Amino acid sequence: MKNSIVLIGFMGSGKTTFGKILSERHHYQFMDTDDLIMKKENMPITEIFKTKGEDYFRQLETDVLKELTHKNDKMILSTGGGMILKQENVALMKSIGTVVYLKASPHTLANRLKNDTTRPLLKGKNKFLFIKDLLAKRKDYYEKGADVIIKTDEKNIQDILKEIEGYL
Ligand SMILES: Nc1ncnc2c1ncn2[C@@H]1O[C@H](COP(=O)(O)OP(=O)(O)O)[C@@H](O)[C@H]1O
Ligand SMILES: O=C(O)C1=C[C@@H](OP(=O)(O)O)[C@@H](O)[C@H](O)C1
Ligand SMILES: [Mg+2]
Repeated sequence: MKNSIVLIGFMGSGKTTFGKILSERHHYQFMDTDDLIMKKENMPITEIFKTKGEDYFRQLETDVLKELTHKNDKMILSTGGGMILKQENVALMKSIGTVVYLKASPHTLANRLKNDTTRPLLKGKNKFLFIKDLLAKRKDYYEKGADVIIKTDEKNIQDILKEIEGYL
C-alpha cells in the first residue's frame, strides 16, 4: 500500500525540491501548499503578504490543507515553512500521511537562500541571523509535528531522496 508523505521544515529545507523529484520518480501526485495558495489568489506569495497580510495567508494555509484531506489519491505534499505553527494544521497533516521533517542548520539554510527573493519573511533581513532566531522559535514545532526527522546537512541529494523513499 502506497503511503502519502507530507514534507515539513524551515524555508530552504528542500520540501518543494524533493517533493517534485519524488512525485515524478514514483508517480505520486505532487502538491505544494504555496502553489495551491498562489493559484487560489492568483498572485505570488510575496504579493499576498504585502497586500493582504500574514494572518490572511495563514488562514489560506489551513483552508488548502483541509481541502487536501478530502483527496483519496496518494500524494507527496510539500508545505510552507510556517504550516506547523497551528496545532490544527499538524492534525490535518497527520491525517494525510507520514509527516517528514527535513532538518537543516541555519548556516545551511542561509546559504541555500542567499539569493532568494520569493520569501517575504526574509526580505531586507540579515538572512543568517533572522533564520537562526526564527528557527530557534520554531524548532519544537517542527520536532513535535514530525513523525520522522531527516537531517539534511552535509548529505547529498541522492542520499536524502533515498531516506525519504524509505517512508513511501
Ligand atoms: N539538500 C539540498 N542540497 C542542496 N540544495 C538544496 C537542498 N535542499 C534544497 N536546496 C536548494 O535550496 C533552495 C530552496 O529549496 P526549496 O525546495 O524551495 O525549499 P523549501 O520548499 O523547503 O523552502 C533551492 O534552490 C534548492 O535547490
Ligand atoms: O516559513 C514560512 O513562514 C513561510 C515559508 C514559505 O514556504 P517555503 O518553506 O516553501 O519557503 C511560504 O509559505 C511563506 O513565504 C512563509
Ligand atoms: Mg517550498
